[in-house]
Amino acid sequence: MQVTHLNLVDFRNYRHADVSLSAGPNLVVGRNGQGKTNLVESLGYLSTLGSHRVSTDQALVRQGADAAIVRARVAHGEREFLVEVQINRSGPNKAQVNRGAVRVRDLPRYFSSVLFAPEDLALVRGDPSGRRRYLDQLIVVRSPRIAGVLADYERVLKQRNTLLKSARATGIKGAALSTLDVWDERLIELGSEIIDERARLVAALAQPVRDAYHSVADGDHTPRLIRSLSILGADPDRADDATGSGGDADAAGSTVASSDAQPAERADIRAAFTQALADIRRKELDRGVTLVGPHRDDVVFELNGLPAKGYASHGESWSFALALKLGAAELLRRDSPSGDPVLVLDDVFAELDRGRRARLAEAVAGYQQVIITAAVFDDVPEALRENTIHIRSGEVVEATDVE
Ligand SMILES: Nc1ncnc2c1ncn2[C@@H]1O[C@H](COP(=O)(O)OP(=O)(O)OP(=O)(O)O)[C@@H](O)[C@H]1O
Repeated sequence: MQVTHLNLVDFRNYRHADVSLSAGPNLVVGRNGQGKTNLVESLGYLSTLGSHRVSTDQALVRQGADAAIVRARVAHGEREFLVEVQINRSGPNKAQVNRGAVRVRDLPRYFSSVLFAPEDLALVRGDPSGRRRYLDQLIVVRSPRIAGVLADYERVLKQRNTLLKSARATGIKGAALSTLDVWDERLIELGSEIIDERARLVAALAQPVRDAYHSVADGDHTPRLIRSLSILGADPDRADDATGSGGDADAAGSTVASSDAQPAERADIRAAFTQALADIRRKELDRGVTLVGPHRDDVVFELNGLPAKGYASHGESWSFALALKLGAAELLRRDSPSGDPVLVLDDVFAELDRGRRARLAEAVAGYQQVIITAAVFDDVPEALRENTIHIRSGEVVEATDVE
């Protein structure tokens, strides 16, 4: 797929911008702080309904404005869609496709992109919550129905935690005990589906991530993705989770269930989950929080037998994070009927040496559309500079206007 035209109104530092984009590579260039990342962030928002930089929408609306609009003309082969979101400072956001109202959450069906940015280093070096988000977002893009399962799990988790908390205060017996059993059943049902979906995704990602790593990095290091499941006894004491929805542990030091020992069938996952909840009930009642389930899981990224987190060099971590995104793009491209996702590389080239720049340019050459941002034109290999868009102070300007 391809974005042929992007129109921004009051988005970040853009009062109004109209940008024509080509098939193949597009380079967005401008000095620091001019609005290059803002521009690609708007495309990321259309496909994920979120920003890769901030967790709430407020910062996306231009200071002093009440609403931002991101409008993109998207071509899937012969078909064209005008996809639009209005991000409101107060009140719910609104969405349109071909000028007709649609539910905001349906927008990603019309536009898919994979964005890699420096912030993605946190996938390798940061907390498990970022890695869970990476997996879950990809699962939802591939099977939109799972968004409902994830939302239901969060809801059940919250309610179960509320019950555990009140039981801690007053003791649990009678009706409260049977209510807990009901929540357990729902937690196991929904949680097993999430664990199963993540397992399938991790298996599907293994080869594309390996290939992507080898295409951008030197040497013969082999990256691996290993799931760490709390229901298999990854020590729940390794992190405290006051809210119940986080549970960020240090994966490098945690118990990692080897992939061979993990339950393969949904029924086996359910059985393991049921057993884990039974084993840990006393502890959960003491702590007033749910200690096992997919909200406490992790996926450990390993390089040559060592966890990347805590062991990999800066360059290796970068290559791993990039490989995770390129691998995700490759997976989407394989099974999407509407063509390749738009690949966005934000500020990547400045970090790479000449050899890696050339290898990355080669690795992305086959994508229907790639959008690259860079502060320095010469950092980007020539093959990716065909269509260059110059940005200055939140405006698209002619090359001659750039001092
Ligand atoms: N909501 C907003 N309203 C107005 N201006 C904003 C808003 N959000 C961000 N900005 C401005 O946008 C600018 C940053 O833009 P952006 O992050 O796209 O820079 P960039 O061109 O990618 O720079 P770099 O090369 O340093 O990464 C900053 O000057 C910031 O103050």
